[in-house]
Amino acid sequence: MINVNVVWIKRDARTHDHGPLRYAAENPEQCIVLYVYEKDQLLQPSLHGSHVSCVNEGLTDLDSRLSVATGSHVSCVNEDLIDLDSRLSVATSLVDCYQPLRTLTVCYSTILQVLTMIHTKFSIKALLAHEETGHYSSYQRDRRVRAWCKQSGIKMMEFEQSGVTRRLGDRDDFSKLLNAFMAKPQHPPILGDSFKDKIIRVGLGLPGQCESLLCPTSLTEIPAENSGDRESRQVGGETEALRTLSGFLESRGKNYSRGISSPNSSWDSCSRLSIFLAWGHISVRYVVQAVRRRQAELKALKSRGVHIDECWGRSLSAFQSRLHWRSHFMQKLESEPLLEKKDLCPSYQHLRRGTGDFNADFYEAWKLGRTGFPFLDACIRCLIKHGWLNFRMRAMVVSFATYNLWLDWKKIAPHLARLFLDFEPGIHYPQLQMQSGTTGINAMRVYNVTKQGKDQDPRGEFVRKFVLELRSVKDEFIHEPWKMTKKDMARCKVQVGTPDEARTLFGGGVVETGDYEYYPGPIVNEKESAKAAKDKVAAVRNMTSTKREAEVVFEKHGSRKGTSDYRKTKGGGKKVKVGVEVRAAGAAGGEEKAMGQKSIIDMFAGKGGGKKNAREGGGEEAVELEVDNEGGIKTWTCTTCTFENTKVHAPVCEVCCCSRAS
Ligand SMILES: Cc1cc2nc3c(=O)[nH]c(=O)nc-3n(C[C@H](O)[C@H](O)[C@H](O)COP(=O)(O)OP(=O)(O)OC[C@H]3O[C@@H](n4cnc5c(N)ncnc54)[C@H](O)[C@@H]3O)c2cc1C
Repeated sequence: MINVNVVWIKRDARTHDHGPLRYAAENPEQCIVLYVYEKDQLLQPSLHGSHVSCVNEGLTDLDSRLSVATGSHVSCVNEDLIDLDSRLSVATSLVDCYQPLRTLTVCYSTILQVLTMIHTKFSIKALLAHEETGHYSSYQRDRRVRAWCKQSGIKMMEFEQSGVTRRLGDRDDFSKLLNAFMAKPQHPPILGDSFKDKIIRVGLGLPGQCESLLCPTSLTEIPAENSGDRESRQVGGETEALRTLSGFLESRGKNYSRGISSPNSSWDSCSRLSIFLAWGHISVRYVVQAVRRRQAELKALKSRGVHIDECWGRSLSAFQSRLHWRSHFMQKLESEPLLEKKDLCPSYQHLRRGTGDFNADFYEAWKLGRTGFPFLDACIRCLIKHGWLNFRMRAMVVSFATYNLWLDWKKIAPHLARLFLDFEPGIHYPQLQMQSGTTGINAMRVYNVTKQGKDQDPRGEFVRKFVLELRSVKDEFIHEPWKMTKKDMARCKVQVGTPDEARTLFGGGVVETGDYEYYPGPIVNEKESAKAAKDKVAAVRNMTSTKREAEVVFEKHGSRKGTSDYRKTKGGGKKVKVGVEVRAAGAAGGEEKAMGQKSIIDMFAGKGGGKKNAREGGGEEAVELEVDNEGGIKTWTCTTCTFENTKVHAPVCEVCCCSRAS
């Protein structure tokens, strides 16, 4: 039987700085470059057709790079493409993703079924992949793959790519390790000629094997309403990634620092690299090292007397710190794989989850950008159309949902994930929790959307671009159209709704406005709703037990940099006992017994505790998980705190200890 290495492509379709491909290229065995549309992973509610299309673009680019002659793609690195808007068109017009594949082996199945079949036809010597910090389900899948490899005598090699450290006990050494990773030489790029003869494409016969990539609408796991594409979005793929980076470092990046806050200027001033980083079309180390080279180049030019705009220095260091944040946030999910499902600080677990807390009408209005707050609605509609928004506005969108509308972050998470073309679980969930105030270690951030609108979009350009109903409203009312008199409304032919009409609309009704445009009135009183929410969050925050829990969270997840957000309450790793107070905070019905004296460190790190990471070797490893016939994990959702429990026979919820029957 022929020995082969299998390179398993996940979020890493690229030829630069690719450890698994490089390893395969340097070893004598032939190689299968495999991508699987994984039926179990496609079930994630966070998935959107635009994600699949973007992945397809990355795979198409990789397929072509691996099959063409050496160096033919390199020229694009030097192209200066500043006009980002011109490239924001739906990919299919630019990239034909549905041509027969030349180098990649692609299947629509589960990874284990595919690997098992490959192993019957060939002898797999090594399975090569990148480490992934993804959803809990991908973490479980990776464990199953590792177990299968071990059982089958196959070497599994996982390469670092995002600067997170596995088995990191606390944050003390995080930055040191991250800096060392970023400074390491990259894996040399894979050039078609040197590698393509080594690649074998398995003949038909693998489970669900496809001749070409699959259109998202043909993946039946994705509900039809989520399988479409965005009207106009960035195109994925390594070629685009390298161009975008080049354009940013050559020109756009100069304005980064002063341009990131407004949704108008951030469009060009931000790097716009997030989609490529998220889907692995470029590596974060590649970007970090390119920035360092550019900094050195600018410094050298300056020392030779060339005038260099001083914005460059500030902008490139601000950009570098964002790249550092990327790994910082991803490390949180790496160290705490359940962060997608439960609040980092357990005291907040019951907040926004009481009876009557979830208002479905508010959720619908927020989801569609029909809240009656123009700037907020414009942000949501921008996401619906383009799949991208700058950081400040994303934070505001979450703050409005979780404070003003008092919606649970877990309820809004899947919709936002689908809207973000750059959906990255390791940034998404920690950010959602941070913006909704449930981490215990971050300052409470409540954005006033009307003020943000006036500050960041003073002339209402952004609002008019996305809330077309308001395009003829005067500047003075653009962020507060409800302040218009009847006369003002008549002048611009816009009718702004009343609360009664808003209720009609919630019921699916229509408001007759004749030849007037209709725009809803504000669905909540902005100031009052924010105040009520802040009071509720502050009440939990001020409890002694919450503060103690926050120390534990800080120990494991807090940045060691001296920012004001992170309270330096490091408690020397002491175990903190929690009991009655936490139960009272949770108002979970007074069953104090099961929570008992369990230590929070035990709860977070699992039975192993100490320096072990929950992903690897900690308590999570010790838990026996039950799986259903499809290989999915059986779970039950707690009706009190909504935590998805994986211990199927446990009589009480793992987090709030409420009885399963209640
Ligand atoms: C609730 C919420 C959810 C978010 N979800 C995601 C997500 O799923 N995927 C994602 O890539 N970003 C996410 N972000 C972070 C940020 O908004 C985006 O990274 C940024 O807007 C992407 O645009 P850019 O590449 O032009 O960013 P730039 O400002 O040019 O930054 C460069 C890179 O640094 C990283 N970065 C920037 N800001 C942050 C941050 N605050 N935290 C962590 N990393 C950062 C990203 O990888 C980004 O691509 C989220 C922010 C919030 C508030």
